[in-house]
Amino acid sequence: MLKPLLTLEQVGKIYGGKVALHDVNFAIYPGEFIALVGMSGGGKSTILRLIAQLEAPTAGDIKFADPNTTVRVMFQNDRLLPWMTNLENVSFKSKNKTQQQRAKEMLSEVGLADFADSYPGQLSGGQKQRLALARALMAQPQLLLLDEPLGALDALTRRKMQTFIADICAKQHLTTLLITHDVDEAARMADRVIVVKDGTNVYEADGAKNQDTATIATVSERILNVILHAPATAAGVH
Ligand SMILES: Nc1ncnc2c1ncn2[C@@H]1O[C@H](COP(=O)(O)OP(=O)(O)OP(=O)(O)O)[C@@H](O)[C@H]1O
Repeated sequence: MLKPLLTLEQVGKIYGGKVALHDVNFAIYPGEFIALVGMSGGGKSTILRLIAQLEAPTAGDIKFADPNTTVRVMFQNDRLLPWMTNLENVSFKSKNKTQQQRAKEMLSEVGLADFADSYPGQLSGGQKQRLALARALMAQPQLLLLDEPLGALDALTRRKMQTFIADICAKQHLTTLLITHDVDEAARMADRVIVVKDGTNVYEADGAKNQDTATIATVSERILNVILHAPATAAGVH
């Protein structure tokens, strides 16, 4: 059996006496696309911040098989630098020839080769998110964390970007964790969907990546039912 890239064991997080997470247990395997889904305030973003090591857990362990695993986060707010060209946003103005070449390749990969010398302010919302993706991919991460990356997009662009991101991650065999409150998005993009409710993981199911619309709808409906009706104490129930 494949070794997990990352394992969360009995992970908890308390903020000033308030329990944000408790008893979070799951593993992420190399090459998987996982979606964490659930209602607002359930703890999804906190899990992401702990995995990204932006914060430390107050209980339990987050174990990487390789402590040198490169992790990158792409946020909803694209965090692009408006005074740098699109290419510079990806290369971080590196003078290194290999890095410059790679930045160009990443821009091509996300379909923005013709926009290298223009600025983020001249891009549409979907294009900005593609640029942010190129920047995240530049570091050749082994784990890509996506924190509601498509939340600010209109419905049509969002749908296109779902396929776009899922395809790039699959092509690069990139292990990916997506945070979303959009159940359809989770089902559509992920190999595996984990429901987070009241601070813990209560359920997981196969996603419906690359499947037909009817299957995506069936999977979404089942997950939605769990989000609405699962008892929050059912940690790890499958
Ligand atoms: N820095 C913080 N200080 C205090 N409480 C926090 C902090 N960050 C998160 N929380 C609390 O932890 C709980 C989980 O929040 P979190 O942002 O992880 O949920 P979420 O599922 O990502 O929600 P959303 O979808 O709205 O982003 C919430 O009750 C929130 O108020």
